[in-house]
Amino acid sequence: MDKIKNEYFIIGRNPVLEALRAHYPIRLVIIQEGIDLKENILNAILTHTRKNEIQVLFREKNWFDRRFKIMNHQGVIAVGAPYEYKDISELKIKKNSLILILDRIQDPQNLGAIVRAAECAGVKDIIIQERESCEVTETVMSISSGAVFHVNIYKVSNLAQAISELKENRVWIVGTDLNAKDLYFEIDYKNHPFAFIMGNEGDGVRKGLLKECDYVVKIPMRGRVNSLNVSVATGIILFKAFEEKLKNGEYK
Ligand SMILES: C[S@@+](CC[C@H](N)C(=O)[O-])C[C@H]1O[C@@H](n2cnc3c(N)ncnc32)[C@H](O)[C@@H]1O
Repeated sequence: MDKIKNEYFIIGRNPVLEALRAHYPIRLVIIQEGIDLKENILNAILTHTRKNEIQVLFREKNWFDRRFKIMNHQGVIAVGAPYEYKDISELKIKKNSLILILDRIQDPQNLGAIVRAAECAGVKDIIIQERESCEVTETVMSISSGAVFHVNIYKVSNLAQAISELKENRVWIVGTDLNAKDLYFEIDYKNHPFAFIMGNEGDGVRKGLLKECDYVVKIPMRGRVNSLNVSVATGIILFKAFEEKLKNGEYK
């Protein structure tokens, strides 16, 4: 069994289940022979494949280990269509929207962890720049635990332009920078849509983008290391905004 040109392997139990739950186009699911099919996630995967008439094949453990040695395949993979980015014109803004803008994230492990944290905080829309950014790869799908299938990812040629359009639509823009004066918990996140800009692992958010922000914030730190991993910083800031909106009754 091989994938056809441009198809993707979705690797691991949760990523496969989330892809199925999100109705992501999947052609085939492959399960390791001998594993317990009554286990909750597997049972749910099989329910989806039956309902949607998706073919299921069984293969030996060796087959999985040979092909997916470096990934934690957990005895389940799916063969799906290439990841579909959305067009920025489809982005719908609500009063409680939390939007994420990623300024040239390079590492697939980071992108996967960012998407997972963002989706858990209720983010529906993530904007990335076409050039110099990590794409949604099989690693990103797996590390995100399938969260990539529940968010819209927009690839744009110019982040400054996307930010300007969000501002025209009354979205408040929050940049992040290690040298910011404002602290992330000093901002009032209630009653407005917000977009957060997280920066490249090496040189952070570009100065030109920071100039366009309504706020620039930092997470205060006490340790000796100079910065947090970008996925951790994303989780801290997004969950603060989410918490305020939740307490404010913005999610019905
Ligand atoms: C590893 S850091 C970049 C460090 C880079 N040397 C710099 O000077 O910005 C990557 C991204 O994580 C986020 N980040 C990490 N630590 C942060 C902090 N303490 N406050 C705010 N954002 C932080 C920011 O979005 C930053 O651009």
